[in-house]
Amino acid sequence: MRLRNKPWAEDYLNEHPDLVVSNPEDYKGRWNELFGNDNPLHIEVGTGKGQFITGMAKANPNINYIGIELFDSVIVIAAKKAVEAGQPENLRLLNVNGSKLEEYFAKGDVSQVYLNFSDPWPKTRHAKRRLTHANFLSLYEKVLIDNGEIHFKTDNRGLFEFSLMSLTDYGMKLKLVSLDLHNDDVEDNIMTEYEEKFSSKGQPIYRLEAQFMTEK
Ligand SMILES: C[S@@+](CC[C@H](N)C(=O)[O-])C[C@H]1O[C@@H](n2cnc3c(N)ncnc32)[C@H](O)[C@@H]1O
Repeated sequence: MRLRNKPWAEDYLNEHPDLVVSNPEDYKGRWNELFGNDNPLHIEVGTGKGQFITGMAKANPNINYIGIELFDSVIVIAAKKAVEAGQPENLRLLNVNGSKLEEYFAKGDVSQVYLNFSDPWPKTRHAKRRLTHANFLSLYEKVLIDNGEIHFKTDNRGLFEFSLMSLTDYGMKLKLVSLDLHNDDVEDNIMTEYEEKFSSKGQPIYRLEAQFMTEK
């Protein structure tokens, strides 16, 4: 199901089929054909206005990127940003629900998943909606390569603590944990729109990298 309920957004997205893929289910298991190469594919679930995914695509031409965003009114901003940035060939956008990843990606299609400033869903009864809940981790594992990774940034301490527990309970290996990304010695950090907003208010940014431990 596409959440395209704003005609102006739908029109813009339809005008850019080479950027916004309207039939992602057709590429399940063969995204390399769409990109025309066998480079690794990194996806961001909850791309928002697209600054991160466009910046990453420009900085890393040997990696393919797909930004996934639920709302057409938001992804249209990401699409405009990508066009203004010269529309990198290694970037595509999907206006779909990240909870349906399996419909669009086969096992091993994806090398890395980015989650940036995901909605925190602070109420306990909404915990299953958090993108680092075990149900979502199981979904990511189904589309990732063996020993694939999740890279996660947030300003929300509660969500970060929940995520540390959720990922380790799932059996993932934490490879990096930062409690203050912008004051750590990290190179090549590309900021998201939310990251700029929160860090400009002096809030620390939390970041982790975690790896699925695929048994052989
Ligand atoms: C708080 S915003 C952060 C946006 C961006 N990553 C940033 O850091 O600036 C979260 C975004 O995730 C999107 N989102 C939430 N749940 C999603 C899902 N299940 N599938 C796709 N996008 C989702 C929301 O629509 C929203 O645009």
